[in-house]
Amino acid sequence: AALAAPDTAGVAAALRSAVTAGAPGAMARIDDHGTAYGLTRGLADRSTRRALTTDDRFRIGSVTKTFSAVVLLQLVDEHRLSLDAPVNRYLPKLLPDDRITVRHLLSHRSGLYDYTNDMFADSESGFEAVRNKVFTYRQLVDLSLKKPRTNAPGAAYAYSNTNFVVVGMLIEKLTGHSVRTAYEERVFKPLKLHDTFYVHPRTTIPGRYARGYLDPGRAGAPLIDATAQTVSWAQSAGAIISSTRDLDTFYSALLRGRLLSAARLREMERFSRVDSTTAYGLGLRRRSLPCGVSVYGHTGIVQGYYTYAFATKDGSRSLAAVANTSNNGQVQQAMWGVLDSAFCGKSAK
Ligand SMILES: C[C@@H](NC(=O)[C@@H](C)NC(=O)CCCC[C@H](NC(=O)C[NH3+])C(=O)[O-])C(=O)O
Repeated sequence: AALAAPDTAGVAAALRSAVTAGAPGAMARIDDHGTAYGLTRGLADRSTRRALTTDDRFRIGSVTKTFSAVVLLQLVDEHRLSLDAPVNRYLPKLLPDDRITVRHLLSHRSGLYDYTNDMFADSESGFEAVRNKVFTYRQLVDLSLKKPRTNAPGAAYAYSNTNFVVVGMLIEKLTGHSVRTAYEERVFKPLKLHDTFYVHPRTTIPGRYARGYLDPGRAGAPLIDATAQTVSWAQSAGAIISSTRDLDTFYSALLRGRLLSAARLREMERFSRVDSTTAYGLGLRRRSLPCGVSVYGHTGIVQGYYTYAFATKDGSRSLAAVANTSNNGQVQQAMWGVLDSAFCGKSAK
């Protein structure tokens, strides 16, 4: 059945409520069969009071995980590795259990502990402690291996950034290049994503961008400008920079089969249930909306930025939205309303 037309008034209302809830700015870009709608609210920069625009670049956090999954699945298409092989076949002795497979990493079923749980237990001091740090992949994996695994390999879904750090190690080992080169050659250039960058470990965002503000989580405490950071704590799990336009292009192209073989895209879309509205495939989330429409993409949280990037299964309608704050559950909740209006239309209410 054809989708209801995007409810742009509903999107604008959701952005307004995100700003009311504490985001300096919020924006959304919908691409519906090639027709683009851009909606913005509030500020890109609190000190200059510059207004947010849909041209502003931002840090996309875990939306990076879909980019990393695409690159690794292209390598599967090229027979460079297989999904059900042990990770240790390609990275000898890295993991303490030969039963952990490549597929377990991409579907968050490896059981590898998420080191960010400890790293950001205290949001503000945790961030300040790492914002200028540069980690090796190995150091991040070692942080994880200090803690017990959450489940036996394949036994359960447990979201963990560690999985996509190991994905980055696999990409570098199998291609002989950095993940930056792999992203650029395999995704950014082919899709002409001119606003999309992987600049780790540099802390600056190229060109025009929105500043991001971390909410310290203490009533009355001022927002922290979190824009400048290495994001070395995340790397292939969360360090890509992009724009709403490029994320719309990326998820539409992916779901239209432009980046992977049909067989591999089908693997990516083998979803296991996470909760009543969410399921996870391989680096790809499925979100079931109240109106019965399911959308496919990923969310991202990095200090200063909440990102939402989803599309219909056929890629004909895509949405990318961002609020330039984080650690604020009210803003996070308000932004989900953008998806409802973008994909369910006025019936969303
Ligand atoms: C969940 C999300 N995951 C990601 O995007 C990854 C890259 N981010 C995280 O794991 C959260 C890091 C802490 C953020 C910090 N929170 C705290 O410090 C909480 N104490 C903040 O909100 O800025 C996703 O997959 O959608």
